[in-house]
Amino acid sequence: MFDLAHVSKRHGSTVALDGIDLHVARGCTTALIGPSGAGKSTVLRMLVGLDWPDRGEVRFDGEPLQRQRLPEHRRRIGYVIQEGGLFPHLSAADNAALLARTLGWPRERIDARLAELAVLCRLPPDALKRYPAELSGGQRQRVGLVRALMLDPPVLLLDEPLGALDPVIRHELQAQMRELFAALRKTVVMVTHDVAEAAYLADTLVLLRSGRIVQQGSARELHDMPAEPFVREFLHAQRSLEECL
Ligand SMILES: Nc1ncnc2c1ncn2[C@@H]1O[C@H](COP(=O)(O)OP(=O)(O)OP(=O)(O)O)[C@@H](O)[C@H]1O
Repeated sequence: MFDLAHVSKRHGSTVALDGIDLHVARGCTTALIGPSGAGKSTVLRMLVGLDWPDRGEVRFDGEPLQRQRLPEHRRRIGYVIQEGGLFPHLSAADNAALLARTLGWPRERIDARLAELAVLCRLPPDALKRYPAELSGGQRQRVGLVRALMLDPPVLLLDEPLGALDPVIRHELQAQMRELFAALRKTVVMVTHDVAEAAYLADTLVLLRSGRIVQQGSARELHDMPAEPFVREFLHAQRSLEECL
């Protein structure tokens, strides 16, 4: 669904992406993993058209992204950032309905879609009436998902969607997201710092380091056939409770 061909991006003297080639398959979940500053969020921002390559090309459905067609492109993408990225002065429902209202959806259609998505994302109906500050982190994240799914886009891009949550809620939301991705068959690209979360949710893992792709494959492939010592090092960098006892 997406192709990045020889994509490079610099911010001043910092190389964010260094000539990467990446194919994102339709209907699959891809997780971008790697150390801080590796370029993961930059890849997501390129897919949504918030960042633009200095060199190379981003293609969606075989067509190069064009600046003048970005509004149309963005309507095909649900983009969720940490804590949902909600406007604090709008209720959860108003946050979620913003784009649909701009597109002139009638009120009944918006209300029906919100009710349907609240069930799908397991959000209590009264939570939609509250402001973001009156919701828990997990609920804000669910509202972010509702907002991203509002127009039923074929693509979901998630930047550290569960990063700020406590382990119990995170565990619960991981399971619900996996269910949701399987049911909706969206093309999902997510950034996570958690290798186990990536392995649990994604069909394909893409390990980045210093703006380059070190290895792309299933969790099993990265685990059993690491392309270089760094892959093993990264996969095993998270301490398990057992080794601390
Ligand atoms: N707007 C910007 N201005 C300057 N440098 C930037 C900007 N955006 C990103 N960078 C730099 O580009 C590199 C890649 O950043 P990016 O946010 O893609 O990394 P990341 O892998 O998502 O990191 P993290 O896991 O810490 O979020 C980093 O060195 C970062 O400091």
